[in-house]
Amino acid sequence: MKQILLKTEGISKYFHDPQTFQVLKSIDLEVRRGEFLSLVGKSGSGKSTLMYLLSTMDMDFEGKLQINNIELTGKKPDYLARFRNEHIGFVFQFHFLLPEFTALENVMIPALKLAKFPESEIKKRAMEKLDILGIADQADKVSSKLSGGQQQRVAIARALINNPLLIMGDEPTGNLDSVNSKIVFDTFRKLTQELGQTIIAVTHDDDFAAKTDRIIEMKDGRIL
Ligand SMILES: Nc1ncnc2c1ncn2[C@@H]1O[C@H](COP(=O)(O)OP(=O)(O)OP(=O)(O)O)[C@@H](O)[C@H]1O
Repeated sequence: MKQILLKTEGISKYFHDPQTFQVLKSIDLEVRRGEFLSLVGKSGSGKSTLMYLLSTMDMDFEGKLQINNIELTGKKPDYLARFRNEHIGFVFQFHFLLPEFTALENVMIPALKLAKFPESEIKKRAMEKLDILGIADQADKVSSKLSGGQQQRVAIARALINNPLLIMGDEPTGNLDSVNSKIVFDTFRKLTQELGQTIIAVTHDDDFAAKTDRIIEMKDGRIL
């Protein structure tokens, strides 16, 4: 049985605008290393809110969150920002690549920010990530000149650059046609199978969700 990477205990969250409203209701969740999990549910069920909490971007909740056996509740914002940069990779619906920079430069950016390695080493690692994603031949192309599917693969390579414990996807195929959606799904599948990467993806794409290891369905702030 694989090790637990992420664990929540009784997470509840309230919004107070305009009235007090409980958006998450006692969420208990365990995610194992290497799991590829989708988070589904109707609009307003609380998926994005939960994703923000799980990725430590919003720590204003009741309950507990552990990642990699580290208790994150109560940690200071600086600690959390560093933790997030080092250990969590994000893939969004829109790739948010810097259009005038090359694919390679875009992938290098999160590692340059963390500054744990010299630039030459970061460049080497970024090339390895592009290679895993099958787009090493596009490394020197300006990102605005890549196709939508290639851009999303560059965004995934960028999410991988610091060897994160966890990749969080927020509608990672939401802006892609079926061909490119399949490429992104297959890429995620390869990462979980071959690298043991853990991935949690919020999605409205039923075909995508059906192929993941586990579907977590939310309704009215609870996991069904
Ligand atoms: N900052 C906020 N203040 C008040 N209410 C909020 C806030 N953010 C979200 N909500 C409400 O919380 C509920 C859950 O929102 P959330 O964005 O998590 O849903 P979702 O399942 O991700 O929806 P979608 O699929 O449309 O993205 C919704 O009713 C939403 O209106």
